[in-house]
Amino acid sequence: MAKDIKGSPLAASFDYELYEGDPDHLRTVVAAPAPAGSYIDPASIKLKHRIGRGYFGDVWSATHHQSATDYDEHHEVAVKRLHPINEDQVKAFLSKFEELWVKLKSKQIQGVCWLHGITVISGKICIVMRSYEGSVGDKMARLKKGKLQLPDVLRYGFELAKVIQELHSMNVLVLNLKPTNFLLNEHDEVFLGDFGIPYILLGVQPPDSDLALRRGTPNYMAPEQWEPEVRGPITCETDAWGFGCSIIEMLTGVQPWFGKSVQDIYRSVVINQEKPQLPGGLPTAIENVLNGCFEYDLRNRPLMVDILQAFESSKNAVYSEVEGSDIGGTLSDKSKTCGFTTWFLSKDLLQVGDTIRSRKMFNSRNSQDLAVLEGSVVGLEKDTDRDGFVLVRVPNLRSPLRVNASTIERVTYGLATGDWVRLVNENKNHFSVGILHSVQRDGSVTIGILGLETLWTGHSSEVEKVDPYILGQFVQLKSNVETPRFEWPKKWGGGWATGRISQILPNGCLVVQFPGRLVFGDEPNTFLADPDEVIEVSFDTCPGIIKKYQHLEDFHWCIRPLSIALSLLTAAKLGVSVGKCINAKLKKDSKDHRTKDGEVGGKPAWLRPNILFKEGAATAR
Ligand SMILES: Nc1ncnc2c1ncn2[C@@H]1O[C@H](COP(=O)(O)OP(=O)(O)OP(=O)(O)O)[C@@H](O)[C@H]1O
Repeated sequence: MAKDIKGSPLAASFDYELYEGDPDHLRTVVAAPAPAGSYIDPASIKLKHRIGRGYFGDVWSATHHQSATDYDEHHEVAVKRLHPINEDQVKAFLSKFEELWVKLKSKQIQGVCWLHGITVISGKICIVMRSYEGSVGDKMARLKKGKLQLPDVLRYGFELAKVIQELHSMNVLVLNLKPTNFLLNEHDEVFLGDFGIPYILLGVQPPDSDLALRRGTPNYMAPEQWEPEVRGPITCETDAWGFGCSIIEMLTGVQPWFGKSVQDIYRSVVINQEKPQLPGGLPTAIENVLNGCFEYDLRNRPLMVDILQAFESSKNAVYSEVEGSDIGGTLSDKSKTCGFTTWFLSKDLLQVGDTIRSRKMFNSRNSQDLAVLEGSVVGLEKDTDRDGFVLVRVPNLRSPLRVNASTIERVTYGLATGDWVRLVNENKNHFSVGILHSVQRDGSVTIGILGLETLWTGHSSEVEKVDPYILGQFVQLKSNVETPRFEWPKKWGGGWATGRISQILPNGCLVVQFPGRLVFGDEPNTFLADPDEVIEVSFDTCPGIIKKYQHLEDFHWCIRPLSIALSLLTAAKLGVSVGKCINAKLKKDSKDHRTKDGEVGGKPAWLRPNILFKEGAATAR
């Protein structure tokens, strides 16, 4: 997969280019769409010069000419001209943009870059927006060390988190959070630019294969954003990663993964599961929430509302900078309960009347200390804190139990978050087994499914529970799978190898290691697997002693040479002891049967070798 990722040079954002085309004869390649609120006549836009260039296109300074019988005006605007997309997809893009535009205008969200509309110039989609003073990225570039003061970062962070949360509540994801997309007006107020473009582009096939990866800007991309249909889904928590990266950059003046190629960033973030480093000395709430933003499993990351809370509570915090200090990862790891972060647990707060069961460890079948199969919440000590205690009534127990809320989970229509489910009506476009991300009390569910870039949404009646896969489980390809979806290694003697699940991605995609294979050098030994294509292998399911032994070989590649060595040793030892026994027996017999003059059994013990040989040969014949 990594080999498909190609670098793409990112030009400096301060490029200056004059528009050379004839603005009066702009070509519109698609038939103008049905008049829609957001569509602007391309003839009314005059591009002047380019002011920036990014992953999704370039930004131009332009004028927008508007006239009617009683007015004739020219406005200064900024135009984001996107890279070309396939002609047949332009219409789809325009209508998706129109949807977004209507949503934004109806909600009148403050804090997003003001959009005038959209048009198509020379075959390229152009988003026409208000012209701002510049971006946070520009401001940082002007500063000596390239970094902002904590109060500014906290103020920008708070304002941005507020607007991103509003967009999330409308099911709009940003997916391209970074300082150059945070625009500033003349009063140093921050506005979110470029929102929604990567989200609208999801599923749109670009003509250039290099553009296939433009689901964000590599330095700011969450692990699932690189291959959403394989390692996804992309959710609101994907923006938490980009937000965290932007805050770090504003604080340190250094872009995350600075100086690394796209390929190297992919390896660091996706394969090696590394996290950007936080600077030391931050207010605790900010440090905690930023650590949470870099959880590999998106379900363990905070929501924008958590981020907002942390920034609000730290508004007046004092920053004691500790250069080069590294606290990355430690806090969030400590704050985990059985593999779940507090951010995960706070996404679903219990209510009186909820049906519950003991929470299993993350990706495991084991419950924590107490196994309550079913109970109902009859009282809450604190309803806002996942660390609080709740009173649970359990069948056959007279008094309610007092349990920690983090050790139990809500069950609605027989389903709980994290359950493995199958869609009852199979869909040809994607696979049908996945992991439940949420089940609401009204029965609506969201599911992460391999092959889907975003969450599947539906009703609990459309899904059924299936056996879960767990970490450490051995799996094999099903016998009817001839060409697996992902590469699957073979054993030495042919036949598919058996592997062990080392990680389960939020869409149910399995990361499988093959400890039974001996690999050399850089040869990969970890592969992805579609949960629908594999079955569990265990000693219980292996029929017969030979199959059981073969399964033993899956545990480590050295089992086979070791068992061969052992059997040779045993055989050799057996041979020696059998030899010794025979010798001893022969000696004993010879003693018993020895007669006078050295005769054995009536034969002379000193027969010449050639005579013995002849006898042996005669016997053999
Ligand atoms: N509406 C605007 N008004 C004024 N300047 C803008 C506006 N939008 C963008 N810019 C300028 O253009 C620069 C580059 O913006 P652009 O969005 O093209 O770059 P990027 O964010 O690096 O890339 P991309 O968003 O394509 O990934 C910004 O840093 C800012 O200086």
